[in-house]
Amino acid sequence: MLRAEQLKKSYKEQEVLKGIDLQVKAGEVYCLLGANGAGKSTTINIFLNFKRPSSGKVYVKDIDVNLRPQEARKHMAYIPEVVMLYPSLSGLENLNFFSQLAGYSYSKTELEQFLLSAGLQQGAIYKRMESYSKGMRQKVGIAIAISKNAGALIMDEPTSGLDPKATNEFTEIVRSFSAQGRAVLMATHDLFNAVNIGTHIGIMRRGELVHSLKTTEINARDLQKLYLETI
Ligand SMILES: Nc1ncnc2c1ncn2[C@@H]1O[C@H](COP(=O)(O)OP(=O)(O)OP(=O)(O)O)[C@@H](O)[C@H]1O
Repeated sequence: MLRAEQLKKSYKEQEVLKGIDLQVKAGEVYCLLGANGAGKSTTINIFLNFKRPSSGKVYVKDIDVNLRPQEARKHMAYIPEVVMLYPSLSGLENLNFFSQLAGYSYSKTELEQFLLSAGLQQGAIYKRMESYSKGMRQKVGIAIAISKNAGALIMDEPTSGLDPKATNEFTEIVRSFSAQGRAVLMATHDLFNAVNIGTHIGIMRRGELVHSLKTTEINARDLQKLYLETI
């Protein structure tokens, strides 16, 4: 579903990505770890076509993101660290707006159902988003991803600032998202959550993907050890 091939990115003389190869297949959750500045966000931003690579390719469903960005965008949903939707609109109105932008026209019942399946409480659906917590805003972001029928969900530090209960709810939603055969790529500093939620883990150091492993091969304690030895 998502593939990077020999991805490189340089700013002037600084090479911040040094040939990243990674794949996220349908149903997989790939967690990208690494110290500040390792290149996680740059990798994600190239997948989203927010940044251009200096060389190498990224593909979504075999679509070259740089060559066919409009088509690639249809298959991807992005949830940034801070979900910035329209604060004066309700969760349902935001979802309606963004799903229409993606070319869909849903009934009120269908929109409600997307929000409920993303874990938003019924009572919040018609409230203005300015009153939402970060966890609630993320749920609207996930509902938008579901409504777009996106095969791939890309997230940058989704659990930062979430309390343990919200993190747990988020984990369950991402699990059900991947169980529907969708791919998830996320950058995170949360090692415990990465082992918990991920099917695969990549550890980056200074623009290189130094380790790429399955979460079935490692527990949280060993991952922490490996991480600290790596960075
Ligand atoms: N526009 C830019 N101009 C110059 N250097 C940049 C630019 N954007 C990113 N960088 C550099 O690229 C490197 C990788 O940054 P990136 O944001 O991808 O790291 P990260 O792993 O996501 O870090 P963090 O965990 O802090 O979010 C850093 O050294 C950063 O300073």
